[in-house]
Amino acid sequence: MSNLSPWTFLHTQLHRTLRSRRILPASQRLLVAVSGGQDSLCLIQLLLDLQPKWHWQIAMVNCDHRWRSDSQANADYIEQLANYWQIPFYRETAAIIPATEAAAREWRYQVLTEIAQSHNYAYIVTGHTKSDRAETLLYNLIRGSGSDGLQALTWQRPLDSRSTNSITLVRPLLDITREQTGNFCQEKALKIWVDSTNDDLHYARNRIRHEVLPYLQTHFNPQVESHLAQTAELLRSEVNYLEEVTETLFQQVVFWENDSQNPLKINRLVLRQTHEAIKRRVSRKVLEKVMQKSANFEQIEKLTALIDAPNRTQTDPFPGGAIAIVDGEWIVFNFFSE
Ligand SMILES: Nc1ncnc2c1ncn2[C@@H]1O[C@H](COP(=O)(O)OP(=O)(O)OP(=O)(O)O)[C@@H](O)[C@H]1O
Repeated sequence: MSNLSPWTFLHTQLHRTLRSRRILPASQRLLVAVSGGQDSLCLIQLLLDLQPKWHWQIAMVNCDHRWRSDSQANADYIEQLANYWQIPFYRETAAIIPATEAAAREWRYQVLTEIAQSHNYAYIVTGHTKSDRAETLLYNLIRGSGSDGLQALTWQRPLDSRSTNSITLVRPLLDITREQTGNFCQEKALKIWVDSTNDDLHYARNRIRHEVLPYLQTHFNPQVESHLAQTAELLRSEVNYLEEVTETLFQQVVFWENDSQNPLKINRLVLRQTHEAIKRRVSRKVLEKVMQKSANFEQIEKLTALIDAPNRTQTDPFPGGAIAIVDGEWIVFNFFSE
């Protein structure tokens, strides 16, 4: 293992991805999230090797959820690597062990964002791969997620957009498979910290990784991982386009002063001329405003049905107490306390 490692195909691939996608501009301060697994170790080594070309200032961060008895030793190991590479290292240990995977993730992103904010890093970089993308797409498909969930893991997304110093989460390895990161670490003699929970089949994600995808590869298509990741990529641009159209229409048809004298109203005559997919998206956006949380399939269908319904048709109360009523060319929301 050395500070800079010899150039490989993965270096070229990442360099090209960064040039064409412009997701990690030159000379920026990068906070690289390192778990000690093969993906994030491959990521940090590649970024360090590319650093002389891009002039970034690179730091590493590890979040210890305290889920495993060796988690502290894991964090110590990553700290040793950071010392060896002579780059800044941040570590945070959970005060209370998070009860679920979702709670662990939420805590982790909160910690990452806080560290990035207080130390002035504009980019948080993670080692999500093409394989993670394929698994996430399958997982979300099974859970009944619409196309928004199937675009699964985007190249970048804003974290904490409320803050003035906005921080972007970047996933530069989405073109690279787990097999490639594993081979890379082996070639570079990078010692991987094996996460024993990755093999625990109680977690749905692990079952998809260890059983469903290998089954699909063997019996349906050896390229299934790449095909699923490509589908996610295509859906990403389609979803972006649909969202742009929805946003423009939303501004034209939805009127809301956010006070009790002027209830939210939607011009259904304009909406009638648009495609079913956009009607649903506008309805979903309206309901998210009205209910202050995500809308489910039935709620979106109920509101969308009012676009063509007879005058005075109304819905049952939505969570939060609002009822939507057809009033001529308008759909009007009346708020009643539950
Ligand atoms: N404990 C950790 N400390 C720092 N970074 C981490 C940690 N766990 C995961 N990461 C970062 O997140 C990436 C994805 O890891 P993993 O697939 O285990 O997380 P996940 O919870 O499934 O992902 P998501 O962030 O999409 O919820 C890693 O490559 C690494 O960059």
